[in-house]
Amino acid sequence: MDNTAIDQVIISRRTVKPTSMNGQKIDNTTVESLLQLADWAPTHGYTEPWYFVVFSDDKVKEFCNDHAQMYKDNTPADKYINGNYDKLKHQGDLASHVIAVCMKRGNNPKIPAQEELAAVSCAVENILLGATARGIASYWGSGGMTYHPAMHEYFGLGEDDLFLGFVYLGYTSEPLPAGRRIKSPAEKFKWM
Ligand SMILES: Cc1cc2nc3c(=O)[nH]c(=O)nc-3n(C[C@H](O)[C@H](O)[C@H](O)COP(=O)(O)O)c2cc1C
Repeated sequence: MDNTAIDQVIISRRTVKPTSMNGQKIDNTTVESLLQLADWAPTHGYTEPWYFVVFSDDKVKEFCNDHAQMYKDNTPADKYINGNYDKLKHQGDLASHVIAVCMKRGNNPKIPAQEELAAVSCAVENILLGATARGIASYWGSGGMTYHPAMHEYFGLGEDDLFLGFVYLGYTSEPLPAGRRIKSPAEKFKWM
């Protein structure tokens, strides 16, 4: 049992930027099955704090336009960069689906917010691994306006909720980037 099928999926998952995707569409039913995997993430107290907003087909373009416009509307003139606007506008051009990742805080105050964030991260990893197992490229990105209050508002999030970025899904025709880890295992794992 030293090298199971899931080990291979975990090890081979790689971040593939949307610019390296090829425009091929994923079936909505496949994306739905990834959401079902997300739903099996562990939580403390069955809070199930994930809230995923899925953009598919024309909605991907619409969202990217909105994201770029949000950047334009909320960036002071001296900080505004036209290239950033264009990048956001075209970020989804070669992706199939974009999933906005949100944490909706439950009404159980005994569960600390960091546990809710941890649970959503587990749910996202389930999506990324499920995608990898299906030959789908994925990217969890927190660029653009991710942490701006305007994005929070765009998704109708409450004061205690969090917006955690976007998962871009698609197919790629490029070889996967080589995986690398920088810190030595000894810095990250301590056996007592
Ligand atoms: C919460 C989170 C946010 C991320 N945001 C970005 C991002 O904004 N831009 C980016 O290039 N990569 C982003 N990444 C992807 C990481 O850079 C990527 O996982 C890392 O380079 C390791 O590569 P690998 O996933 O192929 O192992 C993010 C990853 C996580 C978990």
